[in-house]
Amino acid sequence: MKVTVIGAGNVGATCADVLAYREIANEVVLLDIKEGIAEGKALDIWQKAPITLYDTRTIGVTNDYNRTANSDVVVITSGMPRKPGMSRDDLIEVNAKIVNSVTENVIKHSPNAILIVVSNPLDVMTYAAHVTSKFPRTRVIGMAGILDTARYRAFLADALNCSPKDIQALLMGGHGDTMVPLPRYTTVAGIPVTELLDKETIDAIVQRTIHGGGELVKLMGTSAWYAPGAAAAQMVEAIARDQRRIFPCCVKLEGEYGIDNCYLGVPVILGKNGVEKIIEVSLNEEEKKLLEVSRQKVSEVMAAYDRIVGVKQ
Ligand SMILES: NC(=O)c1ccc[n+]([C@@H]2O[C@H](COP(=O)([O-])OP(=O)(O)OC[C@H]3O[C@@H](n4cnc5c(N)ncnc54)[C@H](O)[C@@H]3O)[C@@H](O)[C@H]2O)c1
Ligand SMILES: O=C(O)C[C@H](O)C(=O)O
Repeated sequence: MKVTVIGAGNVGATCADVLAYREIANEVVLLDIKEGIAEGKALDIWQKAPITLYDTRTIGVTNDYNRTANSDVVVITSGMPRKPGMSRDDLIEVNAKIVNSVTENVIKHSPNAILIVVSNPLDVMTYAAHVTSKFPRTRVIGMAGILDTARYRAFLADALNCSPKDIQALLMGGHGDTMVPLPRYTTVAGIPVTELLDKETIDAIVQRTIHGGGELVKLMGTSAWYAPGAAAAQMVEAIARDQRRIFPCCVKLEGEYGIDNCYLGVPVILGKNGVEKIIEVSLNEEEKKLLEVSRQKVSEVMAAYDRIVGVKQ
């Protein structure tokens, strides 16, 4: 298993580190446009191998796509992170150019790879990578749902003073203020969360989850990386080990949930072929309305992308 991580910044380097120490890949190539940064971080991760004990080779390169050839999975983290006061959508212009040029280079050298997109605005950057690569939709997958669900689960574990390991949850929709956490599909060791927490507490946790990325941007002046990097690595692991795990991931919807031609987070089975199946759960009227609001928002940003890159409608 060969994995390339594009972008050796905070998220990319964290992802490469998790891929290495969990031995998810035999070889991880870290690529960045900035001279030396990927080489340095890859060397640093490799020098940790004798301490934390792993065999994964990590190789860093400056924009040399030859070294990425025949990757099985490519994680795209290149792009600007937001600063306090910005929304993820404010990154569209700068990151669309980066994601498109990176995708063109990646597919030339790894035409059979599965692409995992991390750059923001996530849903629309997944669209950008899909349109640019012309890969089947099962091989272009956006990472956001695992992260957003992890935040939701962590906040619930705090409120319940229990292990986050016992919390299972589902969250759908776009990666932004319109995401749709689903308390009706949230359980704690099999117990519906609605049996354990009152509505007011759950509502407050849902709101904190929705604004979870912004909370960290405000604290750090840039966006998060430990949980995002680990979340992307977890997707790679499901593919590399053909685990058929069920995660919320961003994919192009073609009629599922009554939605066509929009990139949204939905539960999928992830395995060796990428998206093995999109799972359609039943939603009540309120949940359907929230998902529709999310669809409208992502579609608006997709249209903005089309205008920026001149895609014919
Ligand atoms: N989907 C999510 O849930 C999620 C979570 C966290 C961050 N993000 C997004 O991921 C992206 C990266 O975040 P970060 O914190 O790692 O930022 P960062 O600034 O630490 O790293 C980005 C890296 O990309 C590199 N880069 C820029 N253009 C490039 C190109 N053309 N080719 C190769 N490398 C290039 C930069 O040199 C930099 O090292 C941002 O867009 C951020 O918003 C998404
Ligand atoms: O919030 C951001 O800008 C980064 C990322 O999308 C996150 O949710 O942490």
